[in-house]
Amino acid sequence: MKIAPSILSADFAHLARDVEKVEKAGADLLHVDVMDGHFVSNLTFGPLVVQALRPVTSLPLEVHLMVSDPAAWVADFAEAGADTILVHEEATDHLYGVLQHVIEKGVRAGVVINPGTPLSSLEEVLPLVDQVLVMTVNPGFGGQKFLTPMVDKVDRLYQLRKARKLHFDIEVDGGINNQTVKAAADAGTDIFVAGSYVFGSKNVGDAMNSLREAVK
Ligand SMILES: O=C(CO)[C@H](O)[C@H](O)COP(=O)(O)O
Ligand SMILES: [Co+2]
Repeated sequence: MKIAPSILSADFAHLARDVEKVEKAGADLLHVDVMDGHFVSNLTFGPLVVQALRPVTSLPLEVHLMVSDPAAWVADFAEAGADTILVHEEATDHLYGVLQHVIEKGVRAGVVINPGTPLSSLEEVLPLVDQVLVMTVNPGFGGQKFLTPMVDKVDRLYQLRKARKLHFDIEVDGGINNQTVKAAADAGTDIFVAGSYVFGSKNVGDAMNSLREAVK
């Protein structure tokens, strides 16, 4: 399993310090929640934050774009140093094209679906992507409760990947803690985003270890 701490729950006044902490404690990648106050009702980071983080960590940076016009931001985040750009299916009428744009920039391409969006809406783009992110909360805020019905969606996505002989990583985001992680793992998740559970703990290493322990 891979763990991707979400810096949404880090201490923004000491962002580099918190990133260093999770890197030393064995995080596999960093999850950057980009919100524009329009696609979701919260406002967070722009490309300058990704650019500032790039030299302070060797962890891969994945950018979760919760913005209304994802196409407008792909180039800036790619140039800022994003390793993966995750685009919401609900944010664009031109999903295939935006993902092509990400790939052309030499960045791993991922697609994201909200809890209410069916897997069928991804049918045509699955062969294109390196990663599929299943939201296990409604996007916008950290610290929300894991939506248990999404476990079945992950399971169906896992079966679909096998049936179509595809190779994308399956990721979950929202409400992941030592109580919820196992169900998602058993359904076939490869990458677990965890924000409040990791950064809200006294010891980020213990928190990540408890996630790894819980799936054993
Ligand atoms: O995309 C997100 C919210 O839209 C965050 O990545 C997610 O909520 C992580 O936070 P937590 O682990 O606290 O639920
Ligand atoms: Co996220």
